Formats: sequence, structure tokens, C-alpha cells
Amino acid sequence: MPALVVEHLAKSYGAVRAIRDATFTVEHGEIFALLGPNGAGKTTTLEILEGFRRADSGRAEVLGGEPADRELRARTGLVLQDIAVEPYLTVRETIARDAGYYPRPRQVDEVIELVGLRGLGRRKVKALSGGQKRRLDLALGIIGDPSLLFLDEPTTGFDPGARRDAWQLVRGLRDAGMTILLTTHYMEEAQELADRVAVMSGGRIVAEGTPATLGGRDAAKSHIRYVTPDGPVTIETADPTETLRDLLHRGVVLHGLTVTRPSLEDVYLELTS
Ligand SMILES: Nc1ncnc2c1ncn2[C@@H]1O[C@H](COP(=O)(O)OP(=O)(O)OP(=O)(O)O)[C@@H](O)[C@H]1O
Repeated sequence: MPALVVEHLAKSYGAVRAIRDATFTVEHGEIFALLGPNGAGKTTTLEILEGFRRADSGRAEVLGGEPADRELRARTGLVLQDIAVEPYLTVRETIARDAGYYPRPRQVDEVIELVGLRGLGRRKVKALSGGQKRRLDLALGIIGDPSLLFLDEPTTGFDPGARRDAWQLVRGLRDAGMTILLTTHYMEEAQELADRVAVMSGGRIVAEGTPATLGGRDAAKSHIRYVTPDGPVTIETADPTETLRDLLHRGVVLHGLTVTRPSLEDVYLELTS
């Protein structure tokens, strides 16, 4: 039984068809990334799975049950786009208060450490930087020791170092058995983190696969580029190894050589254009 099942899901806000017909499944213990342009329907899909909204039609199943089930909520963690936190509480007080909502929470200090807020436990929430605030959001998502975690754009506002730390943390959670559904606008994040990705556009899933194979990426042609005294050369080839062997055999000097395949971002832009 998969951790999440979404089948022919549809949801409109008045005349706006936010989700038209979305189908995908997420297996236990995997990191699944939902990608798509602004307004594609990602947050609405998450909100239905989290039990905050009802779909108009279709099926959404979470850990084998209904999304809004109370007992289920104790087993899921949420990191939403805008989380309301008390500005005058400290980091530690905020996390400790949330720990009280769960039957078997993690240790508060362990979580502060995990999300990289060590030494900031006594700082008031209103005095945190944007990235630190987002780490606090992450702490609140995992304090209940959930088996399923929803992350809606978890690293927005992070500096590159903090982003890599967050990826490390999320991978660690997955390796410890947690199932993670995330949305992101950073293709590098999806590439680095996700076991599988789905691309949503106009309320539909338009492609699904591993980051390496999405949209036929693995079978796509490579570009070999190098510079000769006459100027730059670009060769498009399905078999870069063979083409390079041939060039070297002919004694071509390959100054500034690069070999590239379409990036996840290239494929994504093509799918959503
Ligand atoms: N409460 C609401 N009332 C009316 N329309 C809404 C509401 N929430 C979302 N929408 C609309 O539904 C569509 C899907 O929005 P949604 O927030 O699910 O997209 P998203 O993929 O999460 O976008 P983003 O990447 O910008 O967060 C958009 O056209 C949005 O304007």
C-alpha cells in the first residue's frame, strides 16, 4: 500500500479550476517532489492531502486513510508556506509548545540542533532572520516525529549553505524511514533530493519519473562543445562517447571541452512552456 494515493483529483475555486485531473502515488520512505509553475495547483493538492480542503471529485488517500482523520494528523508533519507563530515567544518555547500537541514528540533540543538553530533557543521569534524563521518552520514540522512530512517550498529564503544543510536533514529523515512530499521551484533541489518527481501544469500532472529520466531526459541528445582557432563548435549527438572517440582519433584538439545533457530545468521548462 502506497503512503499517498491521488486519483483523478479535481478542485475548483469558483471559475478557477485549480486541479483538473491529478493522479500520482507516493511510496513509503521516498522523497517525492511536486514541481510546477505558479498557480499550477501544487499547494491546493497539498492542502487536500493535509485535510484542510475537500476535493470536488476524485480520491485522496493518506497512510491508508482519509486525509482529515484526527489520528492521522498526529502522524503527519507540515511545513506550509506561511506559518503563524507567536512573535514574542522564544524559539525553544515555540517548539516546546508544539511538542505538547503530539503523543510522542521528539526532544526539543535535538530538533533545535537538527534544523541548525543551535544557540538560538532563547531568541525571540520576531528577531529571527527569514532563513532562521524557515528553519523554525521545519522544526515545527518534525517535532511530532511524523511518518509523513509535507514540505511546501521548504528552503525559500535560504542561503546556499543553509539549503545544503536542509537537504542533508531531509535526506536523513528519509533514510530514517520518513515519507516526504515536497514542492519546490528550485530544480537543483528536486535533482539533489527527490527519488521521484511529478510536474504539474494547469492542474494536471504532465510528467512523472526520476529526476534523471523525467521527460526522456536520459535518452535526450548531448551537446559537445569546444573551441578551434576558427571559433566555437557545437555537435549534437546521441552517443557522446563515440563522437568524442572519433574526434580524438582524427586528432582534433578539444580546447574548452564540455559535454552536456539537458538539465532537469531544461526538461521542466519544455514541459511547462
Ligand atoms: N483560496 C483560493 N480562492 C480562489 N482561488 C484560489 C485559492 N487558492 C488558490 N487559488 C487559485 O488556484 C490556482 C492554483 O493555486 P495553487 O496555490 O494551488 O498553485 P501552486 O501551484 O501552489 O502555486 P505557487 O507555486 O505559486 O505556490 C491558482 O490559479 C490560484 O490563484
